[in-house]
Amino acid sequence: MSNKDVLKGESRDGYVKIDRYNEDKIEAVATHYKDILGQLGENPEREGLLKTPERVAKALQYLTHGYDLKPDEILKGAMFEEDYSQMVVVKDIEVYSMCEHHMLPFFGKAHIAYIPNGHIVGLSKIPRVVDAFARRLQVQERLTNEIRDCIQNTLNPMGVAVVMECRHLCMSMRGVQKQNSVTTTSAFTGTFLSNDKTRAEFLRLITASLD
Ligand SMILES: Nc1nc2c(ncn2[C@@H]2O[C@H](COP(=O)(O)OP(=O)(O)OP(=O)(O)O)[C@@H](O)[C@H]2O)c(=O)[nH]1
Ligand SMILES: [Zn+2]
Repeated sequence: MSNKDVLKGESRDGYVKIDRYNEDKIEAVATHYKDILGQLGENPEREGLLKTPERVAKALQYLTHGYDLKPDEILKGAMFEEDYSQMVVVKDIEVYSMCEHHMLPFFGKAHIAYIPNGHIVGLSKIPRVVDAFARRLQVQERLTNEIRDCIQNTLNPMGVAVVMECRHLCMSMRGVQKQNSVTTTSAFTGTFLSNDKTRAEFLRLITASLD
């Protein structure tokens, strides 16, 4: 591993610290962006744009750093045997991702539940798994399914539920230009699929307010 390849500097649990960048990739991407600025009719040599190709390259590397993460390892790093068999819900998890069609952001919230089957997982690991899949080029449907499958296959709970509500900038700042539309996707396994009451309880809990 090269010293420059800091993005791939993994710790034991599959995390990657994005405090430095893969300089070779930054340089390659920045070169293309300098050309793109010219193609767009801009002058890449003017003062305000001089560092823009490098900034964009760094931003893109950050926005796609999920490719360097191992979501299953993140979960495995904090699984604990526990005799708790009721639903665990983590709701209102902020999500920022990029649509693979236009490379524009989509963002919103994820609500996730699982029913333990002998093991619980450290709560923070659930948003970490969301980020590991969200920080890639995505469609909301696949993102929803990937989160579900990762939790199901790693933790082996009685069931997993994922609901995502997102706004897509490709639908608001361009294209069809619908400013207020929100897309909801869902994915379930196990008890959430087979038991209507369990699914209804999850849906009630994610719409309930703390106040
Ligand atoms: N299903 C799904 N579609 C998405 C997502 N993000 C963006 N899209 C859609 O991807 C589609 C791409 O359609 P195209 O017709 O190839 O692209 P386009 O000409 O830019 O389409 P418009 O956005 O309608 O202008 C659009 O309908 C987008 O709304 C997503 O997460 N899931
Ligand atoms: Zn899009």
